[in-house]
This record gives sequence, structure tokens and C-alpha cells, in this order.
Amino acid sequence: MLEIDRLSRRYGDVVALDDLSFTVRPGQMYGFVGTNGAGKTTAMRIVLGVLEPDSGEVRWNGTRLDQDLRREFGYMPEERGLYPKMQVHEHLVYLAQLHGVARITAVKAASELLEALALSERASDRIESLSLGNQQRVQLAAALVHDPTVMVLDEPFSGLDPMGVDAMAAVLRARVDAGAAVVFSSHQLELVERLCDAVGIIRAGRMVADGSVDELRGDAGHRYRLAVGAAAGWTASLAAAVPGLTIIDDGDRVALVELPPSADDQTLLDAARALGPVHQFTPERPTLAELFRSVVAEPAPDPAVAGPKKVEVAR
Ligand SMILES: Nc1ncnc2c1ncn2[C@@H]1O[C@H](COP(=O)(O)OP(=O)(O)OP(=O)(O)O)[C@@H](O)[C@H]1O
Repeated sequence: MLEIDRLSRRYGDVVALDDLSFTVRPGQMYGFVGTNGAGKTTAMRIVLGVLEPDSGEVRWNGTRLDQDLRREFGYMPEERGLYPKMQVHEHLVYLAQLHGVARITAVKAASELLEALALSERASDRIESLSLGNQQRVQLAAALVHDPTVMVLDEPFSGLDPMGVDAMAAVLRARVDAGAAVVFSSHQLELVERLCDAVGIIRAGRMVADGSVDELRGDAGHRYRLAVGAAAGWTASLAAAVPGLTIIDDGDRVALVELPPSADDQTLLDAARALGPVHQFTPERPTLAELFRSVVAEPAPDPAVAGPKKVEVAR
């Protein structure tokens, strides 16, 4: 298990990380999201040992990370670093060999990755001749070619076309299903929601929500889209009849309403039926983007008492 334990880091007066903790298990894909400047890159750079924290530590299976342990990691940094003059396949083999992989194994691994990332035809091309998106695919291959057990990827999906996203997602999912731990940062929340087993939302260097998307939804109220054949003003009657009900969107016939997390939806249905025939009663699950906006818009937590909303995720 990868444990990021109470990391704090300042750049002069800027607090980039403030007591940040989260864990990523083997066989888990963890999406690391946050607004611009929230601290994601800083945290990833600390995990990879290119930046020291002011306090806190990172452990893998209980042992504090050192350069030996980090050789088991695959890293896709924010600053992409490939040699532009090298050929694609040759470059991957070279990087795998730097990690101690035997040449014959490296050649095979590089070919398989290029195939999976739809780059086989570019294997003999120089890196500099590839488009940015294709260079990014090679960058992912570079992070994986030595078969790491942990992958730390800084915005691996940014700038990729939909086919590139699908190819990269499939490669990562296969590694996770084989037992690797993957953490990646992204601003593409639909993608994170689709791919990740767990999500951490960071704001101003602090973890403000951590868990599976379903668990994060559990903290939100329960929303229903309701259509009732009743005279105008029925939503006000409904709100009066159901304790804690919030009318989110008051359409003429169809309304979006929210019950508090502990409320019983049958009470809502009964109250609606008392007003007229119910033509629609559909639960609406907030998307990760909606959860993100609500979490990020909340007032800043009190550092003395606040922790993340959820810490543990079962898979
Ligand atoms: N080398 C640096 N010197 C000074 N401040 C820095 C440095 N690197 C980052 N920061 C500051 O630390 C904070 C966290 O930055 P970081 O790059 O970790 O955020 P991020 O979540 O990765 O952002 P983005 O989504 O925009 O990539 C920001 O306020 C940033 O301006």
C-alpha cells in the first residue's frame, strides 16, 4: 500500500501542501483532483523523491520510500522528459534497461506497449517527429516499460484525443487489474469518475474528500426528478409536507428536489401522490463534477478539526 502521510510543504510564504494524507492500494486506481494550484504536482513530486517535504513521509508497504524502492515506481512527470532524437522503441528499451530490465525482456515489453497504445507503426520514428499526443503516449509507455508496481502519473490524459484516452485507460486498467497501484491527477472529472476506484479531492493543499465516487455521493443529499400532475405551486405544497426537502429546480411539471441523506424516499413519494398522479420519480446521482464543485465551494475547513470526508475505500 502506498501511504502519503501528513505531507506539508511550503514555497516561501505559499502553503502548497498542508497535512495531506491518502492511501492507494495495490489493485486500485486513484484519481487525484483539485483546482489549479491545489498542490497535486507538489504531492506527486514528493512521492517520486524529486522534492523534499517540510514534514510528513511517504511509505510503500510500511517502509519509508528511498531511491531503491522508487525503482519499482513508474512516473509520468508534469515536465515530459524524453530524448527528442531517439527512436521510439529504442528509447523505451533504453529506459527499461536503466531500471535493470534485461534487453530481451525490454524489447518485448516495449513492443507490447507500443501495440497497446496504437504506436507500433511509429516504433522507428524519432520522438521529435511525433505529435504532442503521441509523445504523451510514449511517455506513458516510458513510465510502464519496466513493469512498475506503483504508477504516479501527473495529468496523463491531458491533450489526448478520445482514442488516445481509451488506449491509455485500457493499458492502466490492465496494470491495475494485475495488482499495480496507480495514482493519477486530472482535471477531466468524467474520466476520473469512469476509471477510478477511489478519488481524492484536494483544495489548498488539504484533502477535503476521499473515497469511492459512491461513498462521496453518500455524503450528498439524495436528489429526485419528480413530475406530478397537479396545479401550479405543487412544489411548495410538497416542501411543506416533507421535512428537510429542498427544491433545487422548480419546473412547471417537472421539479428537481433533494432529500437530506437520512430521509426516506417513500415519504417523498407518498407526499407527491397526495398532490396528484406521479408521472416521474427518478433518483438523480450527482456527478463527480457536481460533487467537486460543491466540495470546493464549501468554506475552508478549520485545520484544527477538519479531516477528509472519507479516508478508507474498500475494493
Ligand atoms: N517552484 C515553485 N515555487 C513557488 N511556488 C510554487 C512552486 N511550485 C508550485 N508552487 C505553488 O504551490 C502551489 C501548488 O502548486 P502545484 O503545482 O502543486 O498545484 P497543482 O494542483 O499541480 O496545480 P495545476 O492543476 O495547476 O497543475 C501553487 O500555489 C503554486 O503556485
